[in-house]
Parts: sequence; structure tokens; C-alpha cells
Amino acid sequence: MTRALFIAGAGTEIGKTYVTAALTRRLRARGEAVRALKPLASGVPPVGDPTFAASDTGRLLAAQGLALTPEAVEACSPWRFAAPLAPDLAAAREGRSLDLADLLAWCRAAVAAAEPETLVLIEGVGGLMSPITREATGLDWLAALGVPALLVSGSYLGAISHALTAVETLRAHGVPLAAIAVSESPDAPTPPETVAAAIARRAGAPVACLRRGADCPGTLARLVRDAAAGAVPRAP
Ligand SMILES: Nc1ncnc2c1ncn2[C@@H]1O[C@H](COP(=O)(O)OP(=O)(O)OP(=O)(O)O)[C@@H](O)[C@H]1O
Ligand SMILES: C[C@H](N)[C@H](N)CCCCCC(=O)O
Ligand SMILES: [Mg+2]
Repeated sequence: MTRALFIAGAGTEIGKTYVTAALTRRLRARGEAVRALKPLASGVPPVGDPTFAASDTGRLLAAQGLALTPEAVEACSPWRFAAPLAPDLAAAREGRSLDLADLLAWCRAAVAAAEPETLVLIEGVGGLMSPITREATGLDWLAALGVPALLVSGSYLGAISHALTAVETLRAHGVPLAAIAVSESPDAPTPPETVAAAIARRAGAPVACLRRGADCPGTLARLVRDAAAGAVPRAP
């Protein structure tokens, strides 16, 4: 049975790719089959650009041990836009647009095509409710996919409210929340463990922590694997 999980952020540039790549490496090291996808990406350099390896797609492909071939890039991130803006704006800058229905169909096909027992990780774009098309936000994409979420938070001052706001939003929309990962922010005033504990007391979901430069903790890998296998009850 193929299992899928959506990585959502309490904000943009908060650690979604970092956590997804670390999680991918950890699961693969345990012999688990993982496919990490970033279907929709903005702020992306051309594939041949020397900076492409540092892009979300580059980092997710590297975490899977995949070379940055045009085919691998296309299979990971079919909608790529250059401007570092919300995807609807970035697409418009290129005279392009995208439909939520096409994005959903692509994601569903990718999950269906994955080898049995593969865990498919789908990284969203920006924050949970960042616009992805003129009408839809990332939440619409996640809710329509019907897979559990892993919410990534930072540990900066304000991160607790941002994370709990995202938790409440997921709950209000019936999206199952597998876990929250606090990815340490630079120059944060308190340790990420302090932020994680404050979130855990209020979120009703397990919280894991990743210090700067840290690998994915085993607890998070187990939570994600179990959730993707259906061990997360849908929110009331
Ligand atoms: N725990 C961490 N340790 C070291 N670096 C981190 C950590 N978390 C995030 N970063 C770094 O912070 C920057 C932003 O993180 P990342 O790219 O994962 O954010 P994102 O949420 O995926 O952003 P986007 O919304 O653009 O997809 C990156 O340079 C990333 O490597
Ligand atoms: C460029 C950035 N890293 C992301 N790719 C896009 C973030 C869009 C954020 C839109 C918003 O919520 O204000
Ligand atoms: Mg990212």
C-alpha cells in the first residue's frame, strides 16, 4: 500500500525542505522506500544553473540519492517558477498559470504510481495558506489531497503562535495532523526544545525538534511512517 504525507509550513522558509530532506535520509537509512516531491516551486533557478542544487528540488533529489537530471527534476517538480513569490504571482510573471485540478491530478497519479510500501512525501509551498493559484491556497491543495500533514514550525520569537494558528486551521478543515517538527531558527531567543514544549502543550499532536544542522530524530521518522499508514485519526 502506498502511503503519502504532505509537509506544510507555519510559514515560508521555515524548514519544510530541511525537514523533508532529513526525514527522507533517515527513512532511507532504515531501508524504507521514500519518494520526496516538490510539485510546485517558486524562486527556482534554471536546471543548469550552479545554484540549482541548493533549490528545494535539488535538495530533495539529493536526499533521495538522485542525480539532478532534467527527467528527475521534472518528476519531482513539474511546476517551477523563477520569481521568489507566491506561485500564482510567480506564474503570472511568466505569462503562465496553473489549475488546482491539474496539481491534484498530478499528485494523485504520483502517489498511485509509487512502488508498494513507498512513503510519498509531498512538500507544499510557502506557508499553509500561501496562494498557489488565483483562487486556491496551499490549504485547499492539502485538504483536497486527503492525506495527513506534517507541520513544520520554526523556533523564532512568534513561532509558537504561528504554529498553533496553523494547527487550528488544519483542525478546522478536518486535515489529520501527524506531527509537528520544530526546525531551529537562527538567532532564536530560546532553545527549540522550549518552543516545542510550548507547542506540544497546546497542539494535541506530537512535536519533534531538529537543532541547526541536526539529522531527523527517529521519533519523527516513526510518527511519519505510522501516520502515512493511516494511524492518524481525522480531526473531529
Ligand atoms: N534545522 C535546521 N538546521 C540548519 N538549517 C536549517 C534548519 N531549518 C532550516 N534551515 C535552513 O533555513 C533555510 C530555509 O529552510 P527551508 O528551505 O527548508 O525552508 P522551506 O520552508 O522549505 O522554504 P520554502 O517555503 O521556500 O519551501 C534553508 O537554508 C535551510 O537549509
Ligand atoms: C520564495 C519562497 N521561498 C517560497 N517559494 C514562496 C513563498 C510564498 C509566500 C506567499 C505568502 O504567503 O505571503
Ligand atoms: Mg522548501
